[in-house]
Amino acid sequence: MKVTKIFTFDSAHNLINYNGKCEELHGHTYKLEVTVEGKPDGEGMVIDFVKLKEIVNEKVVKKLDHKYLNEVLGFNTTCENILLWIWKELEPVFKGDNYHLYKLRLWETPTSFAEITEKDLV
Ligand SMILES: Nc1nc2c(c(=O)[nH]1)N=C([C@H](O)[C@H](O)COP(=O)(O)OP(=O)(O)OP(=O)(O)O)CN2
Ligand SMILES: [Zn+2]
Repeated sequence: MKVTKIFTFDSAHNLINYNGKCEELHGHTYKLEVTVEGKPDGEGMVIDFVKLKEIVNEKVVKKLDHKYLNEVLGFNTTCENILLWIWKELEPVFKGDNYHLYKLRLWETPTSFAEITEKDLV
């Protein structure tokens, strides 16, 4: 079974070596969907949504919200690269006895998103 929680954070960035409007400093309200897969435990939960929220806020949202992403991350801040960074932050901490990180989806605008699952990284 899969459970998903949704987060938002507001960040500034600009693309490097890019010929277009996104080379200029601008901001997005990013939307992050975090999906964890596993078997419901004795209490009927794959993972407690409260615990999921605490982990993602600590490992991702606090580090990126109201920040200049180029400075925090130190690489070209495409949606794809940000998503890879988030996966590396979260994958090690979502390793429970009965669950693991399954999928992330990062919306950069209401019409553009990148998505990654464990299968993309093998
Ligand atoms: N593959 C990628 N392409 C682009 C990225 C990216 O991260 N990966 N990023 C950008 C820019 O950062 C830009 O902010 C997003 O561009 P765009 O989708 O054109 O944004 P709009 O707000 O204009 O979206 P509309 O919904 O189409 O109005 C560019 N490309
Ligand atoms: Zn952008």
